[in-house]
Amino acid sequence: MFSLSSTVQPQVTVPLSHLINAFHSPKSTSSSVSASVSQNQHRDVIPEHEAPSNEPVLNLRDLGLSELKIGQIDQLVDSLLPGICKGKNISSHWHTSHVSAQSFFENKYGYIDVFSTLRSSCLYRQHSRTLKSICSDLQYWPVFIQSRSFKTLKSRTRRLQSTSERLAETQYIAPSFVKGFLLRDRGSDVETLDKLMKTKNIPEAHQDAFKTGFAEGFLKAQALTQKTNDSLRRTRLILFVLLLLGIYGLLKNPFLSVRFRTTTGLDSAVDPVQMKNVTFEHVKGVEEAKQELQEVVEFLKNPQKFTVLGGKLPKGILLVGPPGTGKTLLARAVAGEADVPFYYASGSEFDEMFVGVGASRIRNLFREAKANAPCVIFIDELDSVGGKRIESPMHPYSRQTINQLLAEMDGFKPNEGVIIIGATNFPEALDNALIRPGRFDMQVTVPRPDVRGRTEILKWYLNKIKFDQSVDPEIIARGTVGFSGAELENLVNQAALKAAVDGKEMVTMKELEFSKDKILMGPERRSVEIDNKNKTITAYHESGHAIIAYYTKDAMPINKATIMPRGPTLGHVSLLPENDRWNETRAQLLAQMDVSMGGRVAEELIFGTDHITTGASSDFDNATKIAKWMVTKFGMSEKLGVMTYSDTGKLSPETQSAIEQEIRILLKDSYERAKHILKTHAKEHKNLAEALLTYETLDAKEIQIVLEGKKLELR
Ligand SMILES: Nc1ncnc2c1ncn2[C@@H]1O[C@H](COP(=O)(O)OP(=O)(O)OP(=O)(O)O)[C@@H](O)[C@H]1O
Ligand SMILES: [Zn+2]
Repeated sequence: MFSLSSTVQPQVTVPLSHLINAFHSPKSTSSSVSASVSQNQHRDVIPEHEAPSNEPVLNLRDLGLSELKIGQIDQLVDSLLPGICKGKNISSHWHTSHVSAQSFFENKYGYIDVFSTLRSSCLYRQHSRTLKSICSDLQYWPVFIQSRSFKTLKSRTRRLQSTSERLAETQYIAPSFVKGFLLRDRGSDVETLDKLMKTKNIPEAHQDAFKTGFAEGFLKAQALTQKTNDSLRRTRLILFVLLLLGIYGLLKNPFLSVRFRTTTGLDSAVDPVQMKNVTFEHVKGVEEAKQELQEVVEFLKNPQKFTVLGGKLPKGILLVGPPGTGKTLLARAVAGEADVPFYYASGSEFDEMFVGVGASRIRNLFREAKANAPCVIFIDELDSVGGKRIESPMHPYSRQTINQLLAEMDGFKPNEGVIIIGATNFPEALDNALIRPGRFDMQVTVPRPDVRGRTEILKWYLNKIKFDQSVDPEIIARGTVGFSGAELENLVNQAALKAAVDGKEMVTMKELEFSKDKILMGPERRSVEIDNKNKTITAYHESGHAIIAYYTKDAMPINKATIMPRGPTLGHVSLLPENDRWNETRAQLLAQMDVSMGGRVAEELIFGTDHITTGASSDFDNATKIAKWMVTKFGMSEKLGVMTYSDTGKLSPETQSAIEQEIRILLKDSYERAKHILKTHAKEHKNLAEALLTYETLDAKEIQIVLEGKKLELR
């Protein structure tokens, strides 16, 4: 039993048992089969069978097929009635008509008239009644064998061909396979088949049919093998494509590709990046550095212009500055402004434990860059590859790497269009050979931004978030002396996070101040339970500092006072210089000392000498440091004159004691001045301390309100 594929319509199934029964007992089979379909039949066909009541019963032995197994019978039946297929119900029947010749029928309808084939076989002639009855039953079912070629001759070969074509069409077998089968020399096959028939004692009359069945069984097996091979080939192809995609993805993923490179060591980070989106606009507060680099941009844009004039540009530019000041950003901006490829490499990448790996990476990097000139090579952390050649067991091959770098830098002409930008935090750590002319011979300093630079950087990053109009970037800039660009970026980001956590829609000054303090002094310690007594002491101590600052002419303006513990402190008062102070006057230094003294003076005045605390130690450190510098560095002591005393340990004991005495006098005077101010403003001091106990934190305006004796609005 088999089924035709869906290309053959409609699909019908004849259970094999019916056919076997038909061979065994045509009578019962024919009646049962016809019964199952008779209701649907249009009787416009001429039933060809007669009641087989007195027919001799035919079985497999009679057919000479007694030795065939069930499977073989299946095949035989299949071959005889190849159009019969599986189906759920019989939806229509075959409208037959008398046909003049089978070949005519086939040509006209495109499929074989199985019954004519059967009728014309010798088997039919011998057992005409039995087969007649099968045929008459079967002819009500549509049994099609697809066969589209033109035929005029009916022969075994033809039949084989038509069958093979059927298989080719219905099971999508490659026609080439069928052709191969047909063209094959079948002599030996036929011989074996003849031998087989002899051994099986198959009567001559049945041999024709038997052979056909045999051949078709063979074809079917072949088709199956072909199908399996096809699907195997398809699976292999899919796997191969997947493998290729996997490898491609592996190489494209930057993280994986970096790992890949690192582990193979064959290839350095030689993928250039186009930096169109980074320009000098993105780097704020380093105007001088930008101006110096402008000419490098011009050179990269138009190298010929420089060559014509005979001008020589440095091959290497060294960006020197503290971490986070925007050295990498500047180098990217150079490439972006000139619109040339940017090759990034970090010095530590070249620092390898294995011989030659670092050197080969440098070689690769330069080879790639030269091929893509004009371009920029940026080597971050240059000191880790070009540091002084310390022979250390940790960096056994650093020498080789430096030498390779030197050789590469010497190896290309100045106007070749490759600019190497190195960055370092420690220029003094670099190998002298690297910074001589012809290598990194131009140094550009990238300092920490000044107050104007900080304001610009803050504005730049504030514009990327939602902030309230009341935010004044300048105030934050003034309170962030020494912050780098990266730290300011972080400050704005932290403020945005804080606002989000607090459920605010915009970043206000409060969040910016909060994140500034967090960066400067560590996170708030809200969880710390401070008893009222200590809180009160802290409030008076901090108010003491604030009062001195407020009433001393040369002191910096107050920014804020708080008794919120943060990091190691219990509270603090922050002052804001109007500008970055490049120079400080004697009066300003004395004022700073007085403000420092304010804390302890307040404790003493309010709680008595016995209750002073350890809280003033850092204030004294600060005041002592200023006094010492005034005496030993700034020539601000009348007694010791305009002279510096660098190594006080090596000085004569007299000088040492004279210095000590001067410092002590300065500190004592400062303490007394502070005491005077606090005594004079005892009322304001008390008010401010109480306001701090109520509100914990007061900003400059609020402090002013309290000190003017006005009432603070409840927040
Ligand atoms: N002047 C600046 N203007 C704008 N953004 C800046 C500036 N300086 C630093 N930043 C920000 O900080 C980030 C880090 O800066 P960058 O990596 O360029 O510093 P660097 O000097 O190369 O630091 P390092 O020495 O640690 O490599 C930058 O990507 C940028 O977002
Ligand atoms: Zn203090």
